[in-house]
Amino acid sequence: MIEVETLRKTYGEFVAVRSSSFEVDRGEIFGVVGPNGAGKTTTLKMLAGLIEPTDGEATLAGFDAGDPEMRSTLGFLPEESPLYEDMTPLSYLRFFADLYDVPRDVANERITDALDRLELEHRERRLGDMSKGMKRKVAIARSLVNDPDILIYDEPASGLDPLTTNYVLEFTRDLADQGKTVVFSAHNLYHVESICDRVIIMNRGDIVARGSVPEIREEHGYTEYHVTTTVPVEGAEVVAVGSSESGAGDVGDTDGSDDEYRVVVDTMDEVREIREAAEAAGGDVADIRTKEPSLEDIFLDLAKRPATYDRTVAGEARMAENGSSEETLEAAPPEDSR
Ligand SMILES: Nc1ncnc2c1ncn2[C@@H]1O[C@H](COP(=O)(O)OP(=O)(O)OP(=O)(O)O)[C@@H](O)[C@H]1O
Repeated sequence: MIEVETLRKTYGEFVAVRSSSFEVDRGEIFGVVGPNGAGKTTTLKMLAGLIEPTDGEATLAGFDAGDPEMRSTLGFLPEESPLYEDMTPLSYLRFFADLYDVPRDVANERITDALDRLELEHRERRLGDMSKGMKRKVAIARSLVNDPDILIYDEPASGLDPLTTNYVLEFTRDLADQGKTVVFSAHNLYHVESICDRVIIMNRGDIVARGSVPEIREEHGYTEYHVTTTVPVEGAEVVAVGSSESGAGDVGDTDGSDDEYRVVVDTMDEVREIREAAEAAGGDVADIRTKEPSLEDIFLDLAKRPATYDRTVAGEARMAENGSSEETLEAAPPEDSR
């Protein structure tokens, strides 16, 4: 449905998106994740045809991004969507339906349906008097007036309370279940993890990880084993204290016989060693739990890694000549150099 091939955007010397390639299937929710300045909005805007790529190409439903025909199949929700404050949701949405030449009766049905599903109340209230969550719902409804096949949502739940956020995310999931293709960016990784089929993680203009969350976890993550023992073993902390003391502390803080101890290790071999050590000390392993890293854990880990390229065009060229990034990394401008 969406094909992106070596898409690149530079602003003068600054490389905002280096060279992104990915595909999005029909009916998929595709997340674009990354820290501030990673290049998410730039990527989404290039897909929506709102900014011209410096190089590479993106096609949506067979149309080049930016092709006027493509716009009829697209719903774009910008990160910030100022609305006409004096209009009501109904007049505002009808206005946009007119821009898309949607017949009045079809538009009315579509608008009512979207607002019902979004549970928007006070449809005759001035937009300027509405809460942030209500306004966001109206902006989402606006992205649907032309019944697009593809939705590009930049931070759809940004700044919303948890209840409204949940609502917006579930609504987005419903849209994908109805066959719409959704590309969305988000900061809150729990949300990405809960609704996206696949994601790309961007950092400093580069895609640093891609796939479904389990795939990313397998490639970039690690599994931790939390092993609880009935006797102290090397590296353990007290986690449950028997009659003699209360509260957690280092081994040796307590002499209670009902105490439990926890060690966190990365491999099954280490788990085996702990079992042997516990048994040798006259105790046993009481419990073993595996802990998968969340997307947030992996994201933080990836985001901490230094860039593998200089974020300036000149720096990239120097790297290509030298085959090294070491000396040029320092030259990258700060993230907020907008
Ligand atoms: N018009 C512009 N001129 C110069 N630099 C720009 C311009 N637009 C974006 N940038 C820079 O490109 C980089 C990527 O910006 P972008 O808005 O895509 O990041 P983002 O991942 O969406 O960040 P955020 O999460 O903060 O919205 C940033 O360093 C930004 O300062």
